[in-house]
Amino acid sequence: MSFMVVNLSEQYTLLSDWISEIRDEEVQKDRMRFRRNLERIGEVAAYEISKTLPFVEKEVQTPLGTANCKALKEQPVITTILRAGLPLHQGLLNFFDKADNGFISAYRKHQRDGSFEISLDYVSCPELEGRVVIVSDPMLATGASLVKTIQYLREEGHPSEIHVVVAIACTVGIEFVLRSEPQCKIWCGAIDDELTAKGYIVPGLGDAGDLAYGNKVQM
Ligand SMILES: O=P(O)(O)OC[C@H]1O[C@H](OP(=O)(O)OP(=O)(O)O)[C@H](O)[C@@H]1O
Ligand SMILES: O=c1cc[nH]c(=O)[nH]1
Ligand SMILES: [Mg+2]
Repeated sequence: MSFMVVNLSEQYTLLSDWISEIRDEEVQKDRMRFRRNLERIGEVAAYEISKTLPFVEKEVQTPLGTANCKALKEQPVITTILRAGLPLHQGLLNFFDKADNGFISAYRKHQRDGSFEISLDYVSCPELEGRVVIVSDPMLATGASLVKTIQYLREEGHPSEIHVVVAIACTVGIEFVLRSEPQCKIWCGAIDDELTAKGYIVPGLGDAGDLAYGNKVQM
């Protein structure tokens, strides 16, 4: 896999434990734990991404003297894809707590024959020109939702860097995103090899949006 892809569960860390919980159909019955685990994955991803961002030196006055400190040079814009992206987004925001935020509704609009297309209906974003943008979505399956979203953000906003944070990615989806958007960097909680004909990741975890928020009716 290219250096533009980071698999955060390659090492033995707590994150791997949270990934195993979000996959586990028994643990999934606890929706609050499912959302909180996605949030924790977002927190770890934020910390890892922060290592790649520019920092400035600054002097901070303490009650006892002056400390030489490092501070994030610029705040990123964190954006997420509704609705399943919300817990991951909250995790990123817990750590990038001064970030600006964007919300995008890119979802699978299903047809009667089982096929689907990506519908991008609603975008609420701050100015993105020259800024670091982090896009989160727990599932990178075919990659169609992310590609549509990134294309929109890049063409409308001209960000300087784009980072993608996902909990579980599928190999073909990663390849599709990097073919369409070769400049972005993808941070994954885990990577699976298989995709069903209906575009579900195997073993994956099922439908992240439903597991976090309950079933929805198809419109
Ligand atoms: O890589 P892709 O093939 O585009 O699939 C991934 C998308 O599918 C899911 O959203 P879904 O349409 O289930 O919407 P939801 O968040 O409302 O559940 C998921 O959260 C991604 O946005
Ligand atoms: O496996 C998948 C694929 C898309 N969306 C999900 O929630 N899960
Ligand atoms: Mg869903």
